[in-house]
This record gives sequence, C-alpha cells and structure tokens, in this order.
Amino acid sequence: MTELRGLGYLRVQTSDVARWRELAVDALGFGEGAGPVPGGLYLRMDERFARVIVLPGEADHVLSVGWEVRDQFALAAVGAAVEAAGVAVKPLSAGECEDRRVEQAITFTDPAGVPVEVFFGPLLDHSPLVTSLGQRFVTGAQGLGHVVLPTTAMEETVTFYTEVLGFRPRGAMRLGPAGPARIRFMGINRRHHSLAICPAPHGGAPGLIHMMVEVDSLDAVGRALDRIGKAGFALSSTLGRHTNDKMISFYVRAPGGWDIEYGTDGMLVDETSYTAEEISADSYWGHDWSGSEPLAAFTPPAE
Ligand SMILES: Cc1ccc(O)c(O)c1CC[C@@H]1C(=O)CC[C@]2(C)C(=O)CC[C@@H]12
Ligand SMILES: [Fe+2]
Repeated sequence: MTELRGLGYLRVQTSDVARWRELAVDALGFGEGAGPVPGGLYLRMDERFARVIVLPGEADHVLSVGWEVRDQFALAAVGAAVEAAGVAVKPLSAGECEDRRVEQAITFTDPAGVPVEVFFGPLLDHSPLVTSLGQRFVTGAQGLGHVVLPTTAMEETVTFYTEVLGFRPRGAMRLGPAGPARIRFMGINRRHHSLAICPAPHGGAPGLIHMMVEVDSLDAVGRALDRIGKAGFALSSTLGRHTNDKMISFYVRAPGGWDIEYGTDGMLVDETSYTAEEISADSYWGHDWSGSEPLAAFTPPAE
C-alpha cells in the first residue's frame, strides 16, 4: 500500500520568470502568491501557499517533484523503503523545509535522474485565491495534477515507482505501431494518473515532458486557449479528450521546452473495480500534435 497521497508541488528553474508569469498567471489563471526567493514566482491553485514554484536560474529544468504523505510516520516509512531499495535518502534542512513551507521532507533521486522530495505538513494560506478565469483548480484529494517524466531506464524507473514508492499501475499506451515501448500511467489517489513514465532517447534537462493541471470549467479551458494564442505561446497539442482519464485538455509550451497540459472533466478511479488497461489511441478526438515544436526531452542536448 502506498503512503503517498498526491502530487504536492513542483519546483522548476527558468531563465525567464517574466515569460513564465505571462503564461501561468495572465493566460492560465494561476494565482500569484509570495515566497522567500527574490524574483521567484509562487503559483497558487488552492489553499496551499504555492503548488508550482518557478525560481530564477541559468537553465530551464525541474528542481524537484514533491509528493505528499499524511504525517511524520508515513514519511519515515517511505524513507525506510527507499533506503532499503539501495537509494540514498537525505532529510531536507530546516531552511529547505521553510522555503517549501512544509514541516518535514526527505529527498532522493529516482532512476530517471529526477530529484524527488516527499513531505508532510504543508502550510496553508487562508487568503482568498483570485483566479483570473474565474475557475477553480481541481486539487484536494487528487493532488495538484500529474507529471510525465522522461527516462532512459524505463524498467528500473517503473519498478522504483511501483514497487518502492507504491504507485499503482493505471494502464499504458504503446508508443510505436508495434514493439514493447510503452508510456506507463500510475496513480496514488482517485486521479487516473498522478505520474506517467515515458521512454526517452536521452536523460538530462529539462527532466519533464509535461505537467497537467485540471480546472472545473470547460469555459476556463477555452478562455485559456484564447489567451495563450493572443500572448504568442505555442500550442503543442490542440484541444482533445483523452481515452484513459477522459480529460478534455490542450498542451501549451512553457519556457524550457516542456508542456503544461490544461484540462477539465477528468474521471475519478474506483479502485474496487478498476483494472489497468492498454489504450490504443491517446484521444477520442482532437489532440493534434502535428504543429508542436520538439520536446526538449526528445531532442539531443546541444554540445
Ligand atoms: C496518452 C495520454 C493520456 C493521458 C494524458 O494525460 C496524457 O498526457 C497523454 C499523452 C502523453 C504523451 C505526451 O505527453 C508526450 C507526447 C506523446 C508521447 C505523444 O506523442 C502521444 C502521447 C503523448
Ligand atoms: Fe497528461
């Protein structure tokens, strides 16, 4: 049984915080909160002080993916399981926990090379969240959304997340017309997937294929689509409905060469009857990727 309850936060670094603000706050309707790092962008989606933290730096990459557990006992259990798997675990310092506004956290690196953090005790911000599209983000028991991570070590990465961290398989999709390469979806709550692992030709920056956030209104998704067009952001995939989580979403390219998926109407998994299925198409309709710029995770790093 997994101790992880949901995707808690995502921390990324960017060379262009201002452009990130235009995308996340002005176009996608995230709330802007405050945080400790000067020049940092603290994006609010709910009563947490921040769900997505965008910090200034030279290159664009993921700083850490934060998974939430119930309490200190669950945190200790996760730390012990990761260490027993032969992976080094470090506690975050008091200052690092203060930066993230959590009571306690541990960190380790997954087999894909992504810095993972597990935490409990997030501090709440009770000031009203103002979102410019009038939408609510769907978070709560489903966590903030999902992340899709690229890996060059598919088997090892999937084994780590399922057998060590306790993610439950939530189906797969073949990437080629034939052959064994599959993207694998995994969940830890009623959200269909909080994580997907995708085989990629090389590791390294940015360490992310996309992050998905869900809102409670199709009109907000449509209005966000209008706004990203006006603001000159590249649409990686047109609007469509996925066959597995039933989400209606589009994908927009963020600074750094990965995407933000912005969706609505995702399904809730009922574990009493759920079985992991393989989908043979990503969508019932839409999701045209033909106009997309290549993902950084699929482009060889420049030497
Ligand atoms: C297939 C699918 C189901 C549910 C999702 O939330 C979801 O993001 C996807 C698409 C995953 C995947 C991707 O993000 C990168 C580009 C991919 C590999 C494709 O080209 C098709 C499927 C895409
Ligand atoms: Fe997705």
